[in-house]
Amino acid sequence: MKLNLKNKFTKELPSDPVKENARRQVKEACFSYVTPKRTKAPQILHVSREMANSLGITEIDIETETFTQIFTGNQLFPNTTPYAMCYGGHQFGNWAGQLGDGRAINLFEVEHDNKLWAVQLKGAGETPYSRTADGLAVLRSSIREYLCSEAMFHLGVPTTRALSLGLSGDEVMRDMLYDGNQAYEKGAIVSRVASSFLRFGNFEIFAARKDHKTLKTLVDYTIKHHFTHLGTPSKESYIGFFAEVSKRTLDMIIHWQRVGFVHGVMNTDNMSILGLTIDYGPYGWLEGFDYGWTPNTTDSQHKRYRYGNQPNIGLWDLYQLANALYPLIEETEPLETVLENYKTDFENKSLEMMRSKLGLEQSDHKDSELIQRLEDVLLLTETDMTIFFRNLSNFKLGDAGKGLQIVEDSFYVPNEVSDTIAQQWRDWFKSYDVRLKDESLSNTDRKERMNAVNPKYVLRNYMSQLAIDDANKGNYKLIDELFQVLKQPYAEQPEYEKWFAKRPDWARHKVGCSMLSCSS
Ligand SMILES: Nc1ncnc2c1ncn2[C@@H]1O[C@H](COP(=O)(O)OP(=O)(O)OP(=O)(O)O)[C@@H](O)[C@H]1O
Ligand SMILES: [Mg+2]
Repeated sequence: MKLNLKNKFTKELPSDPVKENARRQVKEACFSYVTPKRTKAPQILHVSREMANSLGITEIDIETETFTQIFTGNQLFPNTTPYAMCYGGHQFGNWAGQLGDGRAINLFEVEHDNKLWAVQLKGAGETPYSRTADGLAVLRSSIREYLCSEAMFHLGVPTTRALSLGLSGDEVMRDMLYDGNQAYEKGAIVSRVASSFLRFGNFEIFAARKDHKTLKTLVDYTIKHHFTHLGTPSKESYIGFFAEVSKRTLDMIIHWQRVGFVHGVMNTDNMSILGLTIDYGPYGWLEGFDYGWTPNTTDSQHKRYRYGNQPNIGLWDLYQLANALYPLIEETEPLETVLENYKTDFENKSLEMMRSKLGLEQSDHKDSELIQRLEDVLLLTETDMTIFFRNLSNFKLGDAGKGLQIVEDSFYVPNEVSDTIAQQWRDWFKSYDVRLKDESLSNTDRKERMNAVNPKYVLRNYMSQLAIDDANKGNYKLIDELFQVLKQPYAEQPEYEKWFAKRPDWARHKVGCSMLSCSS
């Protein structure tokens, strides 16, 4: 295997002088050198060939024993020095101090086709940041992370990527529901990839410690390599940096809202500085359209990270980042302006996104009202978000009377649609039909555009769970099937039609389908 190594992070940023792999507070350093743990019986279960290709890893490389050894942490690639990053974070609204890569270990950085990629293992063993935990990950959460990161990429949502899913061969003890029932599960390792894994928390930790020197070093580094167009370090470029992180964060969240993705733990240590979706933990996909839904049982009381609150939380997290960057800027006004813009941009982009889901290309001052009315009706009965929007593209101009019939497959309990609710739907379809008359697209063209933003296939919670149940029994075929179908989420793919279906009844209250804790 040949890789074009470019280890900029370790070369240009201050490292922790302590080499011993013991838990500690790491000061004035961006990372600590650490070696992944050797595992008992490493085995690669799946590889993302698209991702491998982007790194310059060939089909032949993938089949080698070296690939298995390297991407399960059992062998080091020559001339590389793995490391864990130091970061802090606000968890569920409170400052949590030092967190860091407690179970993620960066292997190296690679440049290929003029793009810089950092490659890391998740679940590869203890680091100085592991605190009270074991540094490991289990198969169920690794399957979820692996499948979802690649699915999000193919949906066009900014995300960290996954390269491989492997078994360690070791057993890992977990209390899946945090209810005192511990059990052994299969250990697994995902190798994942991003231009950078830096999070808001990497910046916050230095600000919290008043270590403005390292803070500046890290910000300058980030701008130099990842926001190059902002130019040399200055107050202006720092403000520009914050403005761009804010814009990227908002864009990412608007994509989440479009496809019905609920992240589940938007703590600042899980917010990427590049605006990528990072940390596929207790995430979930909306089945019934519901602003109040969160899959994360750890958050069931306050539902801080519920679907409808994601844009607000993005803003809250950006406030924390603004505080962290303040020492380099020493003026509140430009930072506040950026945060104010987030709010207005959210309104505009959200409206634009919803228009695209409805196939509206023109803008009309009454669109917000039309969308609001749609959301109101959608919330009246349990309505599958993905099926609703996908089927809506079959609506034909002048067919208001058929609207309800076109979307009826998306209702979970058809009986719930009472006469009054049916009337509300008919009224809405009438307004939609009237509004479509202002558009110039033909029915066919509108359908095509709508189908390009309303996915047919998403990684429904029960789908991952089926793949997990099989994998726990040693059958990995479904992982591949889901991986393949999710590569073309907007295409029809008749051979996979069975995955364009509402959540089955058995999955309604099943652990892993509608309920997920942070235990992973
Ligand atoms: N099994 C574990 N062993 C050691 N540290 C862990 C473990 N699980 C989580 N942590 C650490 O706890 C903190 C918060 O965890 P969180 O669940 O957000 O992240 P994660 O799932 O481990 O990984 P990432 O954000 O890298 O995808 C992080 O510092 C993380 O490294
Ligand atoms: Mg995390």
